Amino acid sequence: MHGPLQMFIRSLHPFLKKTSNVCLSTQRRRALSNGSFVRQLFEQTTSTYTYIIADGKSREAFIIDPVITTVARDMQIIKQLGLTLRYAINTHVHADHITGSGRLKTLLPECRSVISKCSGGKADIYIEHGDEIEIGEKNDKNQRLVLECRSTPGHTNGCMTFVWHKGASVFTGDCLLIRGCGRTDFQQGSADKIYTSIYEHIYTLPDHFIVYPGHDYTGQTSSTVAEEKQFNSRLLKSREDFVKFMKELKLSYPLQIDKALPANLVCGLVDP
Ligand SMILES: N[C@@H](CCC(=O)N[C@@H](CSS)C(=O)NCC(=O)O)C(=O)O
Ligand SMILES: [Fe+2]
Repeated sequence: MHGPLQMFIRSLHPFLKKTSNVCLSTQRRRALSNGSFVRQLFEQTTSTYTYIIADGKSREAFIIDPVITTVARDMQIIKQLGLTLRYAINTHVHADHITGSGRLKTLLPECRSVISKCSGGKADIYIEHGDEIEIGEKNDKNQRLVLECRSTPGHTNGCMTFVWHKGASVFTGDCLLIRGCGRTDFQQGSADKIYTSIYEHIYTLPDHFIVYPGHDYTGQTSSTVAEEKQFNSRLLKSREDFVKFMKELKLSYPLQIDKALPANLVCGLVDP
């Protein structure tokens, strides 16, 4: 791409000059040109992001971190866009809201719930580091939409991050947040572990990959690996200073924690 359009894009993201080819990497353009897409959805009470990732050709889809109170909205989008929801994935056992994955499964019998093996949560499919979850045309491996599962403990022990390589996107749950990270003061949280998870399994992705977090409390929607490496002040600290900082964070407990944790251990299948 040359000319005024490129100059315009670069003027919006000056720091991306370093990584050139940035937002329009060839792979991502190809993935999106067959109609595949990510739809980011917001739940206002707990500032939670839900993602629908759909394969353009087969119209099969994943949903990541659905919330029980917004299942009706998500169902409407799935229906309107003619999608077949194959997997409802939770990045971890949430403490702040009840997952919508159990409710979605009762409404869409072809949908199976997914969570990490070591999360302690109940699901149809248990994943581990290195597993891949796929949707799309069964007869053509190259056309499949694949999410790589990366174990990124620290916020909880069972936290997973999902990488859509062809879409140059990473879904980080409550591990890496925009200019922040998940708290580490309950659910087997560990500041030391989250620091390792981010440096080894997220910051090692290409700079232009889009970071889609599990929450945002400041009105931001997405970031990139390059941006977070440059501007995430928590992670710019030494490991020792980061651990100290997280210990002193002293956030109040999520308002819904007492009902959310037990419900999410059984896929949210209780009345909200
Ligand atoms: N006030 C919210 C809870 C906010 C909170 O604790 N967020 C978590 C992710 S949800 S488990 C977190 O890790 N925050 C990190 C941060 O730095 O804010 C509520 O009551 O729901
Ligand atoms: Fe969380």
